Amino acid sequence: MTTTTTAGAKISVRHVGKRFEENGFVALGDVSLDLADNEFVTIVGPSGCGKSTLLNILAGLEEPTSGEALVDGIAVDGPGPERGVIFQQYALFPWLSVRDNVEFGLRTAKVDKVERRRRADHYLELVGLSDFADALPKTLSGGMKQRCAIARAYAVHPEILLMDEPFGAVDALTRVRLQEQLLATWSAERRTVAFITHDVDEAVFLANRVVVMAAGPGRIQEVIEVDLPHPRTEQVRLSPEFAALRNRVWSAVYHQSTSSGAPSTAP
Ligand SMILES: Nc1ncnc2c1ncn2[C@@H]1O[C@H](COP(=O)(O)OP(=O)(O)OP(=O)(O)O)[C@@H](O)[C@H]1O
Repeated sequence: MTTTTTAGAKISVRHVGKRFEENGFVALGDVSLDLADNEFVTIVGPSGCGKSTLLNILAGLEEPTSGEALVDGIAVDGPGPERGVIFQQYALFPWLSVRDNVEFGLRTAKVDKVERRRRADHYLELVGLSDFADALPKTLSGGMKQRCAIARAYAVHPEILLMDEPFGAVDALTRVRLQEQLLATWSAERRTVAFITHDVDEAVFLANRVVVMAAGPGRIQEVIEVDLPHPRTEQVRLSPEFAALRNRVWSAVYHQSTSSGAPSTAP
C-alpha cells in the first residue's frame, strides 16, 4: 500500500517588484501569487520575463524592491532550511559519493549519523538510485545526477521545493522519465512546489496550476488550472484533455511573446 505524507507550506507573493540596482532594469512589476500547502505550480513564460528572479526572491537569494514574499505568513528574509532549491546545474560535490551528497545538508544541520543514513537511503530508494549510493557523481548520467539532487533536497525535509529548469539539461526521453519520477516522489511525500520550465508540455504534465508570465516588466499574464487526474501516466499525456491544456498554455505564452524569445516546445 502506498502512503502519502504531506508537509508543505503556503507561499504568498504580495505585490513583489524587483528593479536591479546595477542597470536599473525592472525585472518584476507588481507580482502577486498564492500557492496552497502541497500545491505543485509550474511557471512558464518567455526568456527574461523574471521567472528566475521570482524564484530567487522566494528562495531568499534576492530581495524584492517592493512588496514581500511570505512562507506560512512569515516574510522571507534570506535562505532557510524549509525551502529546498534545485537548479539546472546539478551542483553535486564531485568528491563525495551519491549517498554522502544526499547526507551533506543533514551533516550541516547536525542530524545524527544513524538518522542521516536512514534518510539518505530512504530518498535514494524513492528516486531509484539505491544501487548507486556508493558511486561518485561523475559515473552517473545527467538524469541520475538530477535525481540525486532531488533526493538531497528532500532529505533535509523542506516544506517547499523551488526548482529552476531542473530538467533543462537532459535529453527528451530522460526528461519525461524525470517528470514521472518527480511526480511519483511528490505523490508519496507532498511538498509545495514552484517549478520553472520553458517546456509547455512539462508545465502541464506536472502542475496543479500553470502560471504564465509575461515580460516588460515581468508580471503574471494568466493562471491556468490543470484538472488532469493523478497519477499522470502516458495515457494522460496523450489524452485530448492534455492537448487542449497544452494548446491553451502555449497560446498564452506565444501570443504575448516579444523579441525576447518564446518557449522551446512547438505548438
Ligand atoms: N543581477 C542582475 N542585474 C541586472 N539585470 C538582471 C539581473 N538578473 C537578471 N536580470 C535581468 O532581469 C530580467 C529577468 O531575468 P530572469 O533571469 O529572472 O528571467 P527568466 O524569465 O528566468 O529568463 P530565462 O527564461 O531566460 O532564464 C532579464 O532581462 C535579466 O537580464
